[in-house]
Amino acid sequence: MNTALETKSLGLRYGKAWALRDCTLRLPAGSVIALVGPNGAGKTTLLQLVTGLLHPTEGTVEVLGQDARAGSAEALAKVGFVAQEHPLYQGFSVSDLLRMGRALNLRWDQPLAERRLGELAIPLAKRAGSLSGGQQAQVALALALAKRPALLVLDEPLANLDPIARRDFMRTVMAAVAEDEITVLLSSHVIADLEAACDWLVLLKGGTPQLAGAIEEVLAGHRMLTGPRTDAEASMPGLVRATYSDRHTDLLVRTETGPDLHPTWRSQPVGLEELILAYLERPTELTR
Ligand SMILES: Nc1ncnc2c1ncn2[C@@H]1O[C@H](COP(=O)(O)OP(=O)(O)OP(=O)(O)O)[C@@H](O)[C@H]1O
Repeated sequence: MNTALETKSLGLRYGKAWALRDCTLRLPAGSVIALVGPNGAGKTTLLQLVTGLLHPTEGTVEVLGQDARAGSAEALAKVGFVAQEHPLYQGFSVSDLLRMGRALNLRWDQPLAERRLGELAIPLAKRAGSLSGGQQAQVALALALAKRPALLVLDEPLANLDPIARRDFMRTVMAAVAEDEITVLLSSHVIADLEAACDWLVLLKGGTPQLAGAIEEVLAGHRMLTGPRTDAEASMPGLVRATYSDRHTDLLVRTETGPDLHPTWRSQPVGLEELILAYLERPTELTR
């Protein structure tokens, strides 16, 4: 596989506390990667390391084959980034923002930006601060895409958007993926939106990846086993989460260890949301 992003033992510490640690990932080019994790898991920290906004305390991060630590113009020219809450200069008009983008970027596709904003009926003469949250998100996305990035990094782009704005935003992202075969790394808490768009998953918890892989393979690697009420399974290998009702036990297990141990239990596939929630609820063996 061609690699878009590779981190090796990447870590970042604020004072004594590690925000990210032991982060080793290899993410394929051309994929749409969902980055999930609870509040404080280290998602923004990872995305800021990828975009050269933070310098690692330890380890390495390579973006499109180049060391992102340097934050070099060549490396950053290929990366489009929409930061959390998609900040824009509120007093600038949309056309001012486009002019600034053109002046600051080595590659800039003005017709593309104008076409995207035109399709969304966002007036170029309007001040950014007078646009709705959804329109501001679209302007930030149009600016990032006008760079014609090879890697598009989006930090919780769907937060605070209504369902229509979320759908429109993801449509724009997916249209760009279809047109340009870019790689997208997108953090979000809205799993339903991710499920429709993403083919890769990285789950961060306690500052360390707990799961990373193609979503299809990750789902195929887990099963939900249902059997009689018992506490005996609580420490079985491969167990991700056990839930109990009065008469039943549900075990979410990794398949390499699970089903053979339970030939009489009902075995079912697991959905993405169920799987992510199970990992998020599981106690973390902290590495710090
Ligand atoms: N500037 C900072 N100074 C000190 N600690 C920080 C700073 N920024 C983040 N942290 C800490 O680093 C950890 C990871 O934070 P980060 O913002 O990367 O998490 P996140 O997964 O993006 O969270 P959220 O989903 O809430 O946006 C948290 O414990 C946070 O408190």
